[in-house]
Amino acid sequence: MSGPRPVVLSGPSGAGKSTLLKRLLRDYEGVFGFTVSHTTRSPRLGEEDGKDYHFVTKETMQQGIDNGDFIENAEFSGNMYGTSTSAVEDVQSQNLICILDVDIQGVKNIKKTDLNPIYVSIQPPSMEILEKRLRDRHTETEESLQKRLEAARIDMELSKEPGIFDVIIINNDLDEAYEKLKEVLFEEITKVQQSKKS
Ligand SMILES: Nc1ncnc2c1ncn2[C@@H]1O[C@H](COP(=O)(O)OP(=O)(O)OP(=O)(O)O)[C@@H](O)[C@H]1O
Ligand SMILES: Nc1nc2c(ncn2[C@@H]2O[C@H](COP(=O)(O)O)[C@@H](O)[C@H]2O)c(=O)[nH]1
Repeated sequence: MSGPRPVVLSGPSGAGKSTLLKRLLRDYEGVFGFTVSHTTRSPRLGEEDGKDYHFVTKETMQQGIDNGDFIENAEFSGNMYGTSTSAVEDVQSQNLICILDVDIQGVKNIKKTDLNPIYVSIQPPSMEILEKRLRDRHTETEESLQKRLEAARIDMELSKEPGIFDVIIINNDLDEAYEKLKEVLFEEITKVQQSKKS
């Protein structure tokens, strides 16, 4: 049996990607594995190094990029982010569905690789709701919030490009968005569950 297809979750900052993927990881233990990205941004309250991200300096990140350690990398809102080959291999070697949480540049760069994931865009119902979610999350300064909103406008425009995503989910009601996401991933989830039984 070939391994399950990875899943790329993208969409504007604050749309609800982490909330949805954390639910998947909680509800489907032993089915999904999160690819822990590298970033140069500072950890938020409660974030753990090696679990949420590998928090690194710009120098370390640049060295990794120069060494060819990343399948994709991008600058987002003044910080560097990237998915390492080893993060993907770690998950795939356990025959789990690899979930990647990347911005739109990451999506475009992953399309140049042979990863062959299912591309899912999580979109907010409106810019106003997105802004409220980001403000209520209390993770941003006014300056970084404005940068994220600007990136969100670009993301929302680019995501309309035909063929870029396999599915676009509007995350208005969280439970409904989660049900839709599970439907989209049903075939891959079943594949992993069956392989665990045999
Ligand atoms: N459907 C929803 N209704 C109301 N609030 C939501 C919904 N989905 C997510 N949220 C809240 O919105 C905020 C942003 O969600 P989350 O952190 O999951 O977004 P994200 O897309 O992962 O953002 P980032 O890309 O910055 O990591 C969180 O505080 C989360 O609890
Ligand atoms: N291209 C990549 N984008 C990534 C990666 N990891 C996260 N992200 C995206 O960055 C923004 C901001 O994330 P935050 O945790 O600072 O809020 C968000 O859109 C993520 O999807 C990555 O490895 N590569």
